[in-house]
Amino acid sequence: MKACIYGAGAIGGWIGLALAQAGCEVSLVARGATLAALQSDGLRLRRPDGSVTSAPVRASDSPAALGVQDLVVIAVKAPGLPEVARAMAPLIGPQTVVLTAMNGVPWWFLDGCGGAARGRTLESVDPGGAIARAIPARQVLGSVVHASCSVEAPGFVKQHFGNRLIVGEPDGSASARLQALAEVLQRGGIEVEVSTNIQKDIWFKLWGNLTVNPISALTGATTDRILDDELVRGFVSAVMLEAKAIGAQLGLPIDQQPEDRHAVTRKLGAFKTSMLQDVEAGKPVEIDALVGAVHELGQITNTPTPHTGALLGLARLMARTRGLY
Ligand SMILES: NC(=O)C1=CN([C@@H]2O[C@H](COP(=O)(O)OP(=O)(O)OC[C@H]3O[C@@H](n4cnc5c(N)ncnc54)[C@H](OP(=O)(O)O)[C@@H]3O)[C@@H](O)[C@H]2O)C=CC1
Ligand SMILES: CC(C)(CO)C(=O)C(=O)O
Repeated sequence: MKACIYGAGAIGGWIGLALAQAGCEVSLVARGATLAALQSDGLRLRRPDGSVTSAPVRASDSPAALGVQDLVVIAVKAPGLPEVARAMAPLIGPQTVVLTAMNGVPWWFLDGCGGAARGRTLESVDPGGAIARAIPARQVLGSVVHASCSVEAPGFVKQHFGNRLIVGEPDGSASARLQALAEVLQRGGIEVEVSTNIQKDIWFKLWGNLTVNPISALTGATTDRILDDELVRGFVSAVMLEAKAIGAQLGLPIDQQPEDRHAVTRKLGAFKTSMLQDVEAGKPVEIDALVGAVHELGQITNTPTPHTGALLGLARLMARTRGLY
């Protein structure tokens, strides 16, 4: 299988290494120091136990040089997606599967939805529908990443904890291509779960980071301190209840209560969210995919979202004043 990773960072490196371990011919679209490191040293991954695995890979800053692929994994931070969508055409043939491995609501989220969401697109994540036009909807598979990784050095990823990926067809079917992808990822050492409702899994993960990520970015606080403050925890719960109500309207029910999820977040300890890390590094933040999309889905489903709106407004303003949005 010819597999290309677009976005050779933490998650792209983790998935790319697994695909290489499974015997795929792996290439990566990368740039700058990452491109140079991949070309000279290959792709490297430090496992949670400290051991290092590496694989020779092909790397280029030109999708045209890599050509049509069987699988393309998109693993960039959400603000980078419009540029990637514009550039990735040379990688996509009629049979290419495109797997999104990103947090938040993807542009194809409403494909196949009924009710008020039928046929709607999400302006917050795909303004003007440019991404949907660039990447054929019938070729997309979704995923939810349950792994924590970071970039130790260009082309060298550190896997901290978690090794799980949920994958699914947007229409919930158990297609042959989905089974084939699950099998190859599993062979590469990732624990794979095949979902019959990937939108529900995406929504459930988002239920946890929709709040703590922007609040940490606004306040500089780690997740433990966010939950220790009764007023802030109450606000977090209020946003989560709005998202739970939206999910119910979209056929994506959440069985838990906010306090159940807080207990899970607590287990992370003094965790610095990815959005806080991005703010500290001066990188664009994933506000639209994590918060803007939820706010827009509230409007589409006629669900009141006063708390989500306040969070979106504040996070956006903070990011704008820092030039990160
Ligand atoms: N890291 C984690 O533990 C987890 C991350 N996620 C999600 O996974 C997604 C990816 O995150 P993560 O891997 O951490 O992000 P990283 O920032 O580590 O990696 C993104 C990579 O994409 C590259 N990139 C962006 N735009 C382009 C472009 N136009 N051409 C070439 N390369 C490009 C970046 O290059 P450059 O450095 O040059 O900008 C970078 O190497 C996000 O949605 C994140 O929220 C989900 C769960 C856990
Ligand atoms: C905080 C965490 C780990 C889960 O809610 C997360 O998703 C992130 O840092 O992006």
